[in-house]
Amino acid sequence: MVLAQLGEKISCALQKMRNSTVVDEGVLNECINEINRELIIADVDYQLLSNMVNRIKEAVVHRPVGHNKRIAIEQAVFKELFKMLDPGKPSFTPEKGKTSVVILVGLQGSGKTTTCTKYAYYYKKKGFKPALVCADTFRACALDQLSKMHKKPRSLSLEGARFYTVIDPVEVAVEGVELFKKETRDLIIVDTSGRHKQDNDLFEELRQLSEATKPDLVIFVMDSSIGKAAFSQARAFKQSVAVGAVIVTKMDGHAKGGGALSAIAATKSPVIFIGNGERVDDFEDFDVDRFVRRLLGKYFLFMNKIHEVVPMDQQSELLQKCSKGDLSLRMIFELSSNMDHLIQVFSKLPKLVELDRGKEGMAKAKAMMNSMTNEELDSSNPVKLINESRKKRIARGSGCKIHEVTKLIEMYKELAKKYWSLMKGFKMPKKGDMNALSRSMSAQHMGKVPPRILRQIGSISGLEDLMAQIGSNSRL
Ligand SMILES: Nc1nc2c(ncn2[C@@H]2O[C@H](COP(=O)(O)OP(=O)(O)OP(=O)(O)O)[C@@H](O)[C@H]2O)c(=O)[nH]1
Repeated sequence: MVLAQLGEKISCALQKMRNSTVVDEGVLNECINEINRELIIADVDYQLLSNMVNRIKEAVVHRPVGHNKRIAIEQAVFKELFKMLDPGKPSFTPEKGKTSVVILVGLQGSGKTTTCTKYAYYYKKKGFKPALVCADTFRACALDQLSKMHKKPRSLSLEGARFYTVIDPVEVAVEGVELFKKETRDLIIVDTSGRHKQDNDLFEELRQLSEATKPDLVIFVMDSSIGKAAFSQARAFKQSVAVGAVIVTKMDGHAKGGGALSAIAATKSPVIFIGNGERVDDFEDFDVDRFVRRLLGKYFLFMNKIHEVVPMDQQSELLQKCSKGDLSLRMIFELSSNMDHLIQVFSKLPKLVELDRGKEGMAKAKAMMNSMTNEELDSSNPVKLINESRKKRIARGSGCKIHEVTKLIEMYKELAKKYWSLMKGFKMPKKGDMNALSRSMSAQHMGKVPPRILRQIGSISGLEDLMAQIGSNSRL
């Protein structure tokens, strides 16, 4: 599934650029083109991509002289991907015991009816009392399909869900919703007939249906194989009804999935679920954060922490700083510009926090790093580069003592050693499908540590001990 591998490809393109000794225009263009190519292969809309590429180029070109272009391009790429993946507002989520009306809309055959049942089943498992209204009067067998799905072996627990249908779709929807409200059903799901962006009458009907039922959420159901047409189709729906979320279906097939990114952009709504099979439980929740963490690969340990402790609107900047490759002095330097977050993010990791024993320690560390060369700052092995004579030079340049430079280097050494040993264990599934990825990511999301690392360190408490140990060992 290409969507799951996209992040890896993008990371590869950035890594190639990182490995170049000089980042000139050619290297920059090559990196941008490679990312562009990967996104095109994944079926992301051309226009969307061309705007994105222009913004990345602008961000790099307009960088003041002397700024690191490599960092600028990485920041711009991640900023744009975040923007593309995260519409910035969470979707409405039904609350148990409180009536919610949810309408599913989409193209013919996109999987609406199937998804209605999956959605109902998902919430039924969470203790909701769902009800399904079949306003798909266009297709004679839709009600039949909706009501029969619970007879399939895997959908038995939909038993108790109710079904309602008559002829006029708007009437069906209104009456059905009213009926189920009286029954105090807390999740009323309305299935609608499929329509194409040229079906003006059907779109008008959909608008009326939405106006009459006043849904809490309109979900655009999108077949993942739709490819590049996703953007214009999604936009047509958004123009008629207030689409607030996207569900991408048929991810179990060979679809490239990039259309999902386009649909997010067109509707400015998040993807909330993925359908990956015909059975009622072939349904996974989709978390943009998880996907973004996937993009940033091995840094997810930081990501988890960042997501826990850093306010949403400030996460992106911090994540970009964490995503630069091996731990370099520059990374520490840049991260430390936001000490509040850094302290929290690293609270259980090596105690970089110790740097901030009063603002003075931090200011000294920064002064020392300011006196280092770019090579020393970006190296993944600065210890080798900073010999005694360089230490003297750095001390003189920063107004610090030589032993303070030595302490900074020692701190870095300790930190890097533990950082690398921890990161080594956290390998993402390379080729797996979205299922494997999702399972792996949700385990991590729940604070679990992959078995391989657990075996290395003994247990979760072993990990905590290790971190505490690291903390007590690193002092500046
Ligand atoms: N493999 C796979 N098939 C799916 C998935 N979701 C739906 N389908 C299949 O796609 C076909 C169309 O699904 P429906 O639920 O009938 O689609 P619809 O959007 O309600 O169709 P219309 O009412 O005609 O617009 C059916 O054969 C479903 O079994 C999925 O996630 N994976």
